[in-house]
Formats: sequence, C-alpha cells, structure tokens
Amino acid sequence: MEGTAFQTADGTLIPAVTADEMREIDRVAVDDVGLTLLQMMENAGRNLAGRVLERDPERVAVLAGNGGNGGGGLACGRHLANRDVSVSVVLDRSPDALDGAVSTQYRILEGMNVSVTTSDASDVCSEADTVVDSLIGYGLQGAPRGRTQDLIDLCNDTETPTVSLDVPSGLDATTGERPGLLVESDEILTLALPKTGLRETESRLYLGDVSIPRIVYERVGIEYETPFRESYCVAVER
Ligand SMILES: NC(=O)C1=CN([C@@H]2O[C@H](COP(=O)(O)OP(=O)(O)OC[C@H]3O[C@@H](n4cnc5c(N)ncnc54)[C@H](O)[C@@H]3O)[C@@H](O)[C@H]2O)[C@H](O)CC1
Ligand SMILES: [K+]
Repeated sequence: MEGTAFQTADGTLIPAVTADEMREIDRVAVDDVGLTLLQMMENAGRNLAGRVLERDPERVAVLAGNGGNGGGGLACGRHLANRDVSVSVVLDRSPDALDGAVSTQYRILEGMNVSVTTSDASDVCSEADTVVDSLIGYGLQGAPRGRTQDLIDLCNDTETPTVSLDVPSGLDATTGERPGLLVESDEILTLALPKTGLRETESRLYLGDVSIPRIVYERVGIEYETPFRESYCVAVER
C-alpha cells in the first residue's frame, strides 16, 4: 500500500490508496460484506450534495458520466433538487447507455423537476452557481475522449466553480498524471480513502464516508482508523 500523505485537521493520519486498491476495497465490500454499489453511491451523492449546499447555490449543473462516478453525481442532483435547487444534468452519453446502479439513479431523476440534456451544455454551466464534475472517477482509461472531453473543456471555459467527485475528471487516480484534459476543480470530494493521485492536486480536499466497515480495510491489509467521528465528510490536509 502507498505511503500515508493525508491527515485530518485533528491529526488523524489517513492512508492513501491507488485505483486498483480502491477497486479491491469495493470488491471486498460488495462480495464479502454485502454492501451494494448503490448504497455506497448513495452515500457518495449525499456527501457531495452536502458540500455543494455549503455554497448555497440556486442553480447547479451536474456533469455525469456513465460509471460509478456519474451515479454519485446523479444522486447528488436528486438531493439538491429535493431542496429546491434548480438542477440541470448533462450526460456525456445517451441515457440508454446507462445500466445498473447509475441507471437507477438516473431513472429517479426522470420523474422529478430536473432538466436533463446530452446536447449543448455551455449555457447550463455558465448560468449555474456551481458545476458538479462527476464525469470520470478512478475509472479513467487514457486521455478523456469524445463528448466527455468536450464537457471537461466546456467546464473549464466557464468561470463557474466546480466541485469534483472522487478525483477531478481526467486525473489518473493512482499516479496523479493527466493524460489529456483535466477538470480544474475548485474543490474535490474524494470517497472512502484519498487516492494517491491526489497528492499533487491543490484544490480544497474533503473525504466522504461511503460506510465501508473497518473489517474490509483489514481484509485488504490496510490499517484503518476512522477519520469520521461525528461527521460523514471531513476536510483533508495533504
Ligand atoms: N467505495 C468507493 O469509493 C465507491 C466509489 N464509487 C464511484 O465510482 C467511481 C468508479 O466507478 P467506475 O464505474 O469504475 O468508473 P468511473 O465512473 O470512474 O468511470 C468509468 C467511465 O468513464 C468513462 N471513461 C473512462 N476513461 C475515459 C476516457 N479516457 N474518455 C472518456 N470516457 C472515459 C467510461 O465510459 C467508463 O464507463 C469512483 O471514482 C467513485 O466516484 C461508487 O459510486 C461507489 C463506491
Ligand atoms: K470526477
């Protein structure tokens, strides 16, 4: 496991993990403990909504990909819309391309007063108070391509502050490299444990609890002391 490079304000050391280690943690959480991706995704989205609500937004644009990262953003959009925030979702591909937990999160929004588009998103982002970047998380494969790349470009072109889920889209969660375009985040909410690739990033960093029990970390060989005491989201110092 990579070295510890993160801590909370009260000095609790937090181990950092690579994308592969995070995938293994997720696998053990699901296969051994019985947590579902949808549960963890819902926790991710609720923590993200909490961070965005701190900005007291009226209008939020959610840029969503088709993986777990996108699902967290869609869940966040629901929690914001439930609080009368005007939410516009921009998908980087057709809703028909969504499946599993992400599709579940999307289908709930369809019945709500949330606008969804896969086409022109520049006005949506420029008119928003906050952009949520949930295009790609630790599943990045190579330089952002196609519509996903266009949305990263567009997100960076607007002056609207952007909150990224897990890692800024386009960042290699393990190495910190940026093979192509990269979202310039105002803030990052990473999940469960900080990713090693976040060491060199400079945005404000928060860690969100997705309810993974200590026994999972122990099974994958990580000494874990919860950084979450009375809160579900903590500021993290590099
Ligand atoms: N325990 C946890 O921390 C949990 C985290 N969650 C979130 O899930 C993502 C990881 O989900 P995954 O489906 O594996 O991958 P991503 O969503 O990161 O991205 C996959 C998606 O992105 C597209 N993509 C990948 N590379 C490119 C590229 N170069 N250009 C364009 N598009 C690309 C591809 O289509 C993939 O489908 C993690 O980061 C967290 O945010 C879970 O929600 C719950 C547990
Ligand atoms: K992201």
